[in-house]
Amino acid sequence: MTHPSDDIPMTVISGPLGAGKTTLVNRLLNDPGDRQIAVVVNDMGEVNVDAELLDDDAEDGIVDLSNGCICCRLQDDLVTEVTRLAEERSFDYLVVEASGISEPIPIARALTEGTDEGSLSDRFRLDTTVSVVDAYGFWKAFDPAASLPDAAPTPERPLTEVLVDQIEFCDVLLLNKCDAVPDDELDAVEASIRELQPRATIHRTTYSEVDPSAVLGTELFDFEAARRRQGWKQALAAAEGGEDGHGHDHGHDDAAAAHGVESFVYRRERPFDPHQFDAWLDGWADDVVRLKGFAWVASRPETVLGVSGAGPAVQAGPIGEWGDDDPATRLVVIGRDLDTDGMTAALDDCLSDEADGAAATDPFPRES
Ligand SMILES: Nc1nc2c(ncn2[C@@H]2O[C@H](COP(=O)(O)OP(=O)(O)OP(=O)(O)O)[C@@H](O)[C@H]2O)c(=O)[nH]1
Repeated sequence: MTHPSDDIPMTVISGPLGAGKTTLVNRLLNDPGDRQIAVVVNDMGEVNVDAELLDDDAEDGIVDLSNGCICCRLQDDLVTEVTRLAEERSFDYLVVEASGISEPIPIARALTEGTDEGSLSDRFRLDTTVSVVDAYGFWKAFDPAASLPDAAPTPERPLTEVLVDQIEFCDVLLLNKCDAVPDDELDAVEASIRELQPRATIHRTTYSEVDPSAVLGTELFDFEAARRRQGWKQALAAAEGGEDGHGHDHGHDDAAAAHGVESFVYRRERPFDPHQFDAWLDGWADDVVRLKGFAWVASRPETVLGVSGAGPAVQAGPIGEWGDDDPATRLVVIGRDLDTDGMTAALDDCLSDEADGAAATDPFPRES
């Protein structure tokens, strides 16, 4: 990719609450090399706790964006603040620490394409998106039956859609808090993350200790590659390529297989009975990491029902119309030691013989 050499590169750091993002930012500020780094911090609280936690002597050049999330209502503020910062002071690298609940794709879009408030693309270049993941928290959420060390460094927190989004969309992933997880379990955690995220460079870290060159100036950001190479999309593409319902073609089969991590694709050309499918979603197994795809329900012959879940949270709603495409169901499931036969049978039990209009009403929302 070519870019003018005077564009200021940006690194965006995402990750769930308490994963180690501020710890990473402090490291970068303390070891900037010959860079002059400015930082934008987005925190959701009344007080911008993170800005206070950042080392005092590094505070110059740190902008707070509090009381909102930059992936939604603060997108404009982000663009405005970055523009203002560039006018007020000189720096040659910008680090954005997103709030723990920020979705990474809207942030990347605001930084690359701009918002109503303007565009940064004539002076800035998104260089690297980094996700910091709490290995202990992921392990705990992912494998609740595991025997855990007594000292728990993080509160219990189930896997959330936004965490999985943060894992799926990044160029570099820090698997942090590795001190808190035994090595063999770390291998399993990394295999699971690899299944979700086949593209990113993964670094195992403790207290976010990583060479700054791993997260600054990498030139790894590539919007389309990041979107296309999400694990579930790769699994779906592999299944559509002819494998019979199972997509394993990630190039990481050995590590994944050794830890029982797999992706499974449910494909059918028949609609679901909406109420039975809804009941199946309600009873969703929380030991699955990811459920993603689309479904055909008999009550809505024109509508594509998007299905998305992470851990115990799952949702379904309209995402568009079939148009010229034949209606069909494709559901990608990523997890460990999956009961694929049981899941297939349970889903098959939800299929309907009625091709359209089986129910005048159904349990799914009408608006997307
Ligand atoms: N045991 C352990 N603790 C860590 C590690 N990295 C960070 N911590 C601690 O975890 C807590 C949260 O770290 P932060 O860097 O503030 O996390 P954050 O992602 O910025 O959190 P939010 O700003 O709340 O989203 C702090 O007490 C850190 O000292 C690690 O590798 N191991």
